[in-house]
Amino acid sequence: MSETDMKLVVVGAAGRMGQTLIRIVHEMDGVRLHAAIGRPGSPVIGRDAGEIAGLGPIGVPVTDKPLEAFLDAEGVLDFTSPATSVEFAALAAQARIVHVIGTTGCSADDDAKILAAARHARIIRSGNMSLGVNLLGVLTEKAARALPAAGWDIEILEMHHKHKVDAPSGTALLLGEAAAKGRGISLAQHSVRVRDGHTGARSRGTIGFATLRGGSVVGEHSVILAGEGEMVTLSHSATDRSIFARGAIAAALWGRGRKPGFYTMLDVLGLN
Ligand SMILES: NC(=O)C1=CN([C@@H]2O[C@H](COP(=O)(O)OP(=O)(O)OC[C@H]3O[C@@H](n4cnc5c(N)ncnc54)[C@H](OP(=O)(O)O)[C@@H]3O)[C@@H](O)[C@H]2O)C=CC1
Ligand SMILES: O=C(O)C1=N[C@H](C(=O)O)C[C@H](O)C1
Repeated sequence: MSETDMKLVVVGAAGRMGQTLIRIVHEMDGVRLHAAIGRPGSPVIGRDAGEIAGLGPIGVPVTDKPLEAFLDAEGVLDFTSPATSVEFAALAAQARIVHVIGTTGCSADDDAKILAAARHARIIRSGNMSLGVNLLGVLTEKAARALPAAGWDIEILEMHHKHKVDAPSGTALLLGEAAAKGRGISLAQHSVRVRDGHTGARSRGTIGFATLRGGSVVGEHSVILAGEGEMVTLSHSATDRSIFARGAIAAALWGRGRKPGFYTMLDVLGLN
């Protein structure tokens, strides 16, 4: 451990991503686990964060006092729920620290509140923190620009584990936004998120989404560009949650010393 290590708080410590983050922060140079936060009333409060994450004791008890932890920290890694991330964004703004948000499924109202918190906090947010997916987003934008809507239909397919609560995934929406940007259209006005029954033929220029859920799948995403007699498929497979954790930590380190504002992984990775 060094004096210059960035002091990070992992919120949602008991979750799938929370446990992964605790393990990766513990093993990475340049960062230190300052605190771990659990949901008030959760049985993990008071337990050692390392034990919860399968590391053995590391001397950091899980607490339910986020503001106390944030005021003495430099960054927060947050993969929780929309309401919790909105609440923590306001606390990160109060503490003037870096807030890395991986939580998906936020409403437009949640988005507005997170953006407001970025007046004082340094917020870095993405539906997917991995390098591979962010590169896929760039490739999707290029492909959508190159292949005209008149002959090429865009469909986005995703599959995740059976516990996932939001759909389409944050990544699918990120890829949809990239495709819409390449086409110069608004995703909100052109997306087809559900098909059922007699839907009629596909409308030209729409971007379709299909969602699969099951088992322990970490994250599978494909962007399919379907033309007459040919098809281009761009895809990404996540096999280990550590890719999201490493990306989130890289984002926190990137945000250290930056001005308050709202950033994405494209800024962090220099892909913007
Ligand atoms: N952007 C990215 O790269 C990625 C994003 N995600 C997203 O991250 C989010 C979490 O995913 P995952 O880890 O699988 O989900 P989990 O349900 O496993 O974890 C969420 C955790 O947050 C905790 N939590 C909820 N409210 C609070 C609170 N007020 N204070 C402290 N902790 C709280 C929950 O506690 P409890 O269990 O007690 O309710 C739970 O432990 C999802 O939105 C998912 O889509 C996931 C992977 C990558
Ligand atoms: O809930 C998950 O697990 C994941 N969520 C993110 C999403 O909604 O895209 C990122 C990743 O695919 C895993």
